[in-house]
Amino acid sequence: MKTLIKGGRVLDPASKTDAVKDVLFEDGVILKVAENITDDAENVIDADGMFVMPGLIDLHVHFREPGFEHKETIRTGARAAARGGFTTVCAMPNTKPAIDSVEMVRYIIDKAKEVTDINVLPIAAITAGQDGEYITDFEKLKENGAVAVSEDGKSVMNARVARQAMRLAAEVDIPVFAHCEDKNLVARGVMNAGEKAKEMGFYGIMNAVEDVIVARDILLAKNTGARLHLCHCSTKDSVRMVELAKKEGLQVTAEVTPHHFTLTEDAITSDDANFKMNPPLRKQEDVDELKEGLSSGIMDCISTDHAPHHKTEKERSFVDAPFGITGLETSVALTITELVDKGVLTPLQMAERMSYTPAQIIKSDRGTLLEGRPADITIIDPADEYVIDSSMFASMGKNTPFNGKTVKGRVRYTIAGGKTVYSYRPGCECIVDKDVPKL
Ligand SMILES: NC(=O)N[C@@H](CC(=O)O)C(=O)O
Ligand SMILES: [Zn+2]
Ligand SMILES: [Zn+2]
Repeated sequence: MKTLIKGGRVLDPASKTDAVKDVLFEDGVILKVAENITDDAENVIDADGMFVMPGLIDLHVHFREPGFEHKETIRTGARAAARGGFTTVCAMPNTKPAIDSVEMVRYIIDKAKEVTDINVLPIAAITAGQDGEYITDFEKLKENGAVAVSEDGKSVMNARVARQAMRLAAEVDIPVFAHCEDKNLVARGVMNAGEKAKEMGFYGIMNAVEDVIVARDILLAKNTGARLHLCHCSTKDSVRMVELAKKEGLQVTAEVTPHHFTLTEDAITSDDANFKMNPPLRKQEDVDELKEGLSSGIMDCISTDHAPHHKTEKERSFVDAPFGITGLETSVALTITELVDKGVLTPLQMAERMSYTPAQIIKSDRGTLLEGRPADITIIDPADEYVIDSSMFASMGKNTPFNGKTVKGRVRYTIAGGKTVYSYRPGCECIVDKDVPKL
């Protein structure tokens, strides 16, 4: 069956396309992108006034399966991804057990194939059980489908182990996704260190907690030739160090989350754990630098760090609740509201930061609308204004600081491998699961 997307603003960084065009696809493959395509198509989507982008790619999500299915499953996480416009997500290994073996990598891949049409790609642990000691078999993990290795949730604190891991990762050319947090320096901190933390009566997390590991890991990447991707950068000095690393020609990339470019610590006005995440919300000067970095391209991509937790866990006090917020279903709107509408990113740069560049980082052939590539397409209405309602989330995690926020930018269609996995029109929202039989 042929599908024709008519008259949308096609944004394809690979070909530097930003123009009103039509997109034709069939059998999960893009056939043609051109003006006024006249081919007969069984299915026509009117995309007038919409952004038509390569399917969004999120390099950093937590789907909690196996082990924490009360927070999220691969199935519910994939539904949230579809609703958020994502056709590919990379799942972090901090599950129980951790994704530290070929069996577990296969488990994620097989389970994802069973429950969703979007691509759920596993990231494997750097060390067995994420215990920081015994390095996993990167070659086998990569052969079996792991797209990166990461200890996300914590840093590999032993520099000797971290260096050895980067050396081995360089050897098999798998990227290292680094969560940068000095365990000793963070102590018992729960929010950004400073006046605000004092006022709230909470222990603080200094910028240095992140910065010292960013510095160490960049130096270790230089030492080993590893491809290093810095997760959820939150400080101004992280941006400066990434800039320096790039100037030196190192293979260093970095991501920023929507919450870190949208909010500062000042958003925390009560003991509400929906504002508790790692790294914490920082100061305006950090946010400004992160935005500047996204605009210039020093910061390569936007990742959500989708970290769902159960309602009862997030109802605890700021001190006791777990770190993390959900992100898949608010990322597009926050990016349009905070970056595109404010002139920080052009729509084409948005497609670059949310799809094309993430694809490059994991060496995927997706992230583009070039002819012959998989028909992963996201259609967004950039003008639709609405209020975020977390009760509508497909994710099991309703833990967001953005509930009730007025935003602009709504996902209208998510098409993965030629199949519409999500569609929206006023009054009618539809997520199509893999295993729902056709009526
Ligand atoms: N970001 C968070 O606050 N939490 C993440 C772990 C992580 O990304 O470091 C989680 O798994 O809940
Ligand atoms: Zn992390
Ligand atoms: Zn994470």
